Amino acid sequence: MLAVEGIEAGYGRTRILHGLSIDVPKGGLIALLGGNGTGKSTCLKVIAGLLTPGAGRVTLDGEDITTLPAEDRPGRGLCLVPQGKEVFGAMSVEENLMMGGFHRRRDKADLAEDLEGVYTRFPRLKERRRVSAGMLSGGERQMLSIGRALMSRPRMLLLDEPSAALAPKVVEEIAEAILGLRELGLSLLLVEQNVGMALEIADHLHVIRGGRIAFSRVVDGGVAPDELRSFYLSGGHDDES
Ligand SMILES: Nc1ncnc2c1ncn2[C@@H]1O[C@H](COP(=O)(O)OP(=O)(O)OP(=O)(O)O)[C@@H](O)[C@H]1O
Repeated sequence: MLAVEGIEAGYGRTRILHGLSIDVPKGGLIALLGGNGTGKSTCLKVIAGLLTPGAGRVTLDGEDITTLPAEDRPGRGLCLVPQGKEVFGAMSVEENLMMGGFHRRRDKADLAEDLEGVYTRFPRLKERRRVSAGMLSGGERQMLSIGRALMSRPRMLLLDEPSAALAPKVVEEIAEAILGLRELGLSLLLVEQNVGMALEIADHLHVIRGGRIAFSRVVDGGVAPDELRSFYLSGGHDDES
């Protein structure tokens, strides 16, 4: 579905990613883990088209989208779910959701149907549809961020640390919501710091280190938490780049 091959990227003269490659198969839930500042968000920015790589390529269903403008990617079914704190705080919940369907604005009937679909999935957003997004709790904002992405009718979602700054009980709710997306048939790339959550829901995990994938395991019975822990303790934080 999504293939990221040999990406070199960074900011100005600082290179952060050194030949990073990841595959997300159709319907797969792939977790990308790594310590602070290792380049996880940088990788998502490259895939979402917010940062142009110096080398390497990104393909979606075999089509090269490396230089496709960011705003054209949702129309191809590829959508970034930013952290909940990045919702439009001054706009209502419903206005935020409608922004997610902006590129489909000519299909008003379809948009209304999709809005109902998001409300069915997240009843709390329906209750709060007229409230400013800035007034929502952290968990509700994360649901809004996911709901906004769903309005673009994606096939592939990039989730940027959906558990960040949430209480454990709320993390469980978000994990459930992500599993629900999978049941919809979506392909998912999940960037996380929360190893426990990733182990619980992902089918494959990768750890980024030194700007490339340094550790990869199939989760289903194939990864021992101790093995992962010792990888982190041996320098999972980016001290090689
Ligand atoms: N816009 C930017 N300009 C310059 N440097 C940046 C920029 N964004 C990120 N960086 C740097 O790039 C490196 C990787 O950052 P990135 O946000 O990709 O890490 P991360 O793995 O997502 O970390 P975290 O889990 O803490 O969010 C860091 O050293 C960061 O300071």
